[in-house]
Amino acid sequence: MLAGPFLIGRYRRLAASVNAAEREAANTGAWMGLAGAVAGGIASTAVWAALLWLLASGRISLAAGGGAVFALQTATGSVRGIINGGARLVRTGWYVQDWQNFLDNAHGQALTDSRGTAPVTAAPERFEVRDVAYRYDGAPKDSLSNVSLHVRRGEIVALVGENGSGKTTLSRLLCGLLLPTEGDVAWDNASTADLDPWGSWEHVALVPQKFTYLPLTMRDNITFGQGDTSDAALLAACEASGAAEMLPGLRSGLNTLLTSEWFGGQQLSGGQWQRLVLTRAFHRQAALLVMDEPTAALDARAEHRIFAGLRELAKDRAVLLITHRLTNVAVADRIVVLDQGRIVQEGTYAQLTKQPGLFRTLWELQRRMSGDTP
Ligand SMILES: Nc1ncnc2c1ncn2[C@@H]1O[C@H](COP(=O)(O)OP(=O)(O)OP(=O)(O)O)[C@@H](O)[C@H]1O
Repeated sequence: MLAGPFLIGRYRRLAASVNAAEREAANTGAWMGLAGAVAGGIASTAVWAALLWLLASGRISLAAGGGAVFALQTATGSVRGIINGGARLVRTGWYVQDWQNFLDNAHGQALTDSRGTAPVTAAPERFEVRDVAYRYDGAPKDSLSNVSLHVRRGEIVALVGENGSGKTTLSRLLCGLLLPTEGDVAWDNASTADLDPWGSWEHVALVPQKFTYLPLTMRDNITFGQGDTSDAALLAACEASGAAEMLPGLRSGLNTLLTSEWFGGQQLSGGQWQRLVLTRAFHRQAALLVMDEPTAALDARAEHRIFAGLRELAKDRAVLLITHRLTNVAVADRIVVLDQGRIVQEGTYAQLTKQPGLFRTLWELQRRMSGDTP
């Protein structure tokens, strides 16, 4: 089945259930209205009959009867007003409750871990994860167990492993985006739990696996959250990422708006966006550079440029590289292999390609697929 008919079918099913719920609510409302009207009618008839009987039997005077009619009409209007007001209040209460639920949910998305306030006064030299375990909220099991790893400035550490083995989670812990459930993450011996998170993140540049497309100019997209900067620094970062090659094709160079929905804007391809995201990370002079699948959308030449330039970038940065392309990790000083949330191997490329283990198994598979081995 094609996606169009599938979505229309799904929409029809949902619309039918919404319609059924609305019909039921309208029915219930109509029956309740009818019951109220009947009860109200019986009560009014009884009151008016009683009044007439009192008048007819001379138990009350005509003046008192007129006063009673006036009082009844006023009271009926007031009671109707009170009932309608009450119903409106209940309906508004439901909306307010929905809004409150939305706000509570939004609040739940914010940083909820208890965080410290200690400032990070100098760019850290060493980033370390010590015996950590991590379990996501509501998850049935730990995503990481007993993991220890360190990376210092000037060093490239590669993190490899199969899907779901915990690489991204570990990188988030190292950046201080998450705090461990057990164990500690330390930047120069200061625990990330004690550090002011916003101050810490100034020292981190992250190339995430999934990146956001910002409908801003190329310049703003690169310097996003980094303040004003010189064109020379911007262009150097563009050179390192390969984004410089895109500039001649952009109508207003760095000032081109990167969305085709607005006048004068231009849209980038997936790989061009990835170059831009790399530029943003390279441009930030951060002590820790984390790259999570940084070349997944790049062509071969662009990918080669990134890995060939990585050593230069790592001169003054600690680099954590996550990738599934195992030949690329030859550039790393150390390779850490994760399997189901645990470190199962650690070593250099030369060591891991020789010794039996998960790394060599995956590496051989990739080589076979690319026709490097018979
Ligand atoms: N936000 C989350 N909430 C709950 N569980 C999560 C969340 N993110 C990841 N996980 C779980 O944690 C485990 C590790 O996920 P992680 O994204 O760290 O793996 P990965 O090695 O980076 O995978 P991949 O190679 O596919 O990117 C997985 O079992 C995943 O289901």
